[in-house]
Amino acid sequence: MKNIYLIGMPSSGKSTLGKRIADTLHYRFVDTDRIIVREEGRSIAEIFAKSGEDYFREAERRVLRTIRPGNSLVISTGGGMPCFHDNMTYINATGVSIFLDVPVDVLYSRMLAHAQHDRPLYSHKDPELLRSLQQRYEIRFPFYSQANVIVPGETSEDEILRRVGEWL
Ligand SMILES: Nc1ncnc2c1ncn2[C@@H]1O[C@H](COP(=O)(O)OP(=O)(O)OP(=O)(O)O)[C@@H](O)[C@H]1O
Ligand SMILES: O=C(O)C1=C[C@@H](O)[C@@H](O)[C@H](O)C1
Ligand SMILES: [Mg+2]
Repeated sequence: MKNIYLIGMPSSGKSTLGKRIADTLHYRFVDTDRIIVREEGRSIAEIFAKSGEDYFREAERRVLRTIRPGNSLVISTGGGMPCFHDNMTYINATGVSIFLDVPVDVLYSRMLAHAQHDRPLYSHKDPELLRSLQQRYEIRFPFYSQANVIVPGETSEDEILRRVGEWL
């Protein structure tokens, strides 16, 4: 059965929705950030601080390439993964990609409400967070929009679950 990739900015709902889709379809749910943390034995913040972003992007590239078509996985990808190397091409060759296109002001509110410490590129203490989210979204949009399906931010989870069968 085809893999399903959820792509989008941090806090766009990839994990929340991904787990629900996996439960519904009886697929396995995986999160590429968690795989990397497990393999490295350290947090993403530590990886960025000690080994740099390029190292992290290479780890993402490698993890992604362990996925084969027909693995029956729901994959929550790291927020930046689609935008590095030729990952978007690999994603679309090995599954159906779904971009959760949530407006930046909504992402911002979610980030402030659920402050996380393992997000080196998005410190909730950064007074420029909203602006940097906007900039990053604009840079990434051309990659994210290569997804097979673009889900507008206002779409309910139930609606997405209803339609996922069509997209497969
Ligand atoms: N459709 C939604 N409506 C309202 N809140 C939501 C929705 N989807 C997710 N959230 C909330 O937004 C926050 C981020 O969601 P989630 O962790 O699923 O996003 P993510 O894309 O996996 O983010 P990350 O990049 O941190 O892994 C969570 O607190 C979640 O409860
Ligand atoms: O948007 C990003 O570039 C990132 C998002 C997270 O999922 C992690 O993959 C990491 O913090 C980088
Ligand atoms: Mg997540």
